[in-house]
Amino acid sequence: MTTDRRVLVHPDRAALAASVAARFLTKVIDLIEDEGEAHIVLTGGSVGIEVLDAIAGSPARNSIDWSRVHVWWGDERWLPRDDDERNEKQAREALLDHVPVDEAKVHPFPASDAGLSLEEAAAAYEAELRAAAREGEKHPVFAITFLGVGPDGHIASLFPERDGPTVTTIGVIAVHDSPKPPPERLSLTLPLINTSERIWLVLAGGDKAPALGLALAGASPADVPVAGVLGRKRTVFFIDQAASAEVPEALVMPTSYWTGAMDQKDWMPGGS
Ligand SMILES: O=C(O)[C@H](O)[C@@H](O)[C@H](O)[C@H](O)COP(=O)(O)O
Repeated sequence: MTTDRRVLVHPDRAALAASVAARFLTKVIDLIEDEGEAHIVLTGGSVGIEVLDAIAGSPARNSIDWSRVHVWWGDERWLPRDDDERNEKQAREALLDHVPVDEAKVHPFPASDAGLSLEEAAAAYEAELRAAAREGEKHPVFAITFLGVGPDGHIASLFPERDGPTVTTIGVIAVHDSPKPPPERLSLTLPLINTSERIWLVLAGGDKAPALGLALAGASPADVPVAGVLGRKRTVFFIDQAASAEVPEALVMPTSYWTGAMDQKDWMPGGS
């Protein structure tokens, strides 16, 4: 088992999304076979949704027993339930409406028209996590957590120069000052995100290269929140060529991986 971070470079966004989708389907089939279920955390953002589109478009999507998949979100925009900009709505349109998930195992954040304050909504989600946890635990074991990354290095709704990235005492926070609209959001905190067994970051575009380079070079999570991300078993950055401009060579996995010439176990000691 290794907790170091790996970078997989793909020619473009489409190849990135297809590669992550294929890996996701394979991994979730194994997880359900081995553990009977899988708790997955989805992300908002264009690349995260493109990955869900690619999963939905895969002929292998029906190889998963979706009734055993629990779906959570890493963050949510504080908008009415049916707003097109909600991460939940975009995830449902891209994937969840096209596969037989058990709705009781789909856990969206509360919406702004649910009658709760932002703080009450954060507390409610923390309670929902606790209710889904094993005896004595505070939250489920997240098998795979997806994260998009912003040009400023934000992940979920944890932004530089805001309090979010340094919150360590709770798992879910209310955000009132997001520089990315809308300003009000809900987010998991880094300590909770980092309880994930696997964290798969999906980012594309040259505008992400500086933040990614800083994060991999050891920047502070307060300055570059993605620098604070570390899964318990795996942390993999799935990126396109444009986002790789400032990635240390030693962290880039051989391109032969994404041409399929390498078996997964060859590039990730102990598999993924
Ligand atoms: O609610 C959100 O906006 C996301 O959760 C956010 O963290 C997103 O993942 C990044 O901003 C990357 O977005 P792109 O993939 O569109 O660059």
